Amino acid sequence: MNLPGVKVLHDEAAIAARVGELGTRITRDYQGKELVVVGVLKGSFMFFADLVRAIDLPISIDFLGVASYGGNTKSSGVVQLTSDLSHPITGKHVLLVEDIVDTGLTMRYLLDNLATRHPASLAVCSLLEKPARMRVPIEIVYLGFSIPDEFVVGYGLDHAQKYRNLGFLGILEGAV
Ligand SMILES: O=P(O)(O)OC[C@H]1O[C@H](OP(=O)(O)OP(=O)(O)O)[C@H](O)[C@@H]1O
Ligand code: HPA
Ligand SMILES: [Mg+2]
Repeated sequence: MNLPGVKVLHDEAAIAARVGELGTRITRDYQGKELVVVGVLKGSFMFFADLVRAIDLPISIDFLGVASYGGNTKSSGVVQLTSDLSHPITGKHVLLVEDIVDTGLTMRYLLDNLATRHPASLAVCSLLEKPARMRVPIEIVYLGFSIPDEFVVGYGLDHAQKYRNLGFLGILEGAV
């Protein structure tokens, strides 16, 4: 799909190559461990679907829903849990999968929330990070790409709920 106002940042081939590398590392690091891969909806849905297929382990999957951007390109600063995990994670190794760590507020909220449930370990895999906007430090163990201070859409990421179905990552021109 070619859209006016959206400039390609990473195309489908570049994303697939990076996702494959992340899957290989995760497969190696979690050998012999009971791993639950948790997708943060909605933004992570496409990355999550590709990533779990690149992990060669008998994993479980679960989802959390959060929202804080609404129709804006700036975080409201208030993170709302819109849906919770369907199973307990106590004693399990948990890998949280996000599309983007921007200010870091969503991830900080989720890490604090999930830590109270006493998982065996808790690590973050994010397709993107935006260092220029980071307000709270987050350790991203598995990172796809570090991106410039632009509002990005596609491959799951939205602006006002649109663009999620693009297969590539694009910059929404004029948004920042
Ligand atoms: O680091 P932050 O500044 O907190 O931003 C990152 C979060 O914002 C987006 O979610 P959003 O609230 O837009 O919900 P969505 O996943 O449904 O698009 C994105 O998917 C991350 O969850
Ligand atoms: O750059 C972004 N694009 C889409 N959603 C987002 N949520 C935080 N940052 C972004
Ligand atoms: Mg969003």
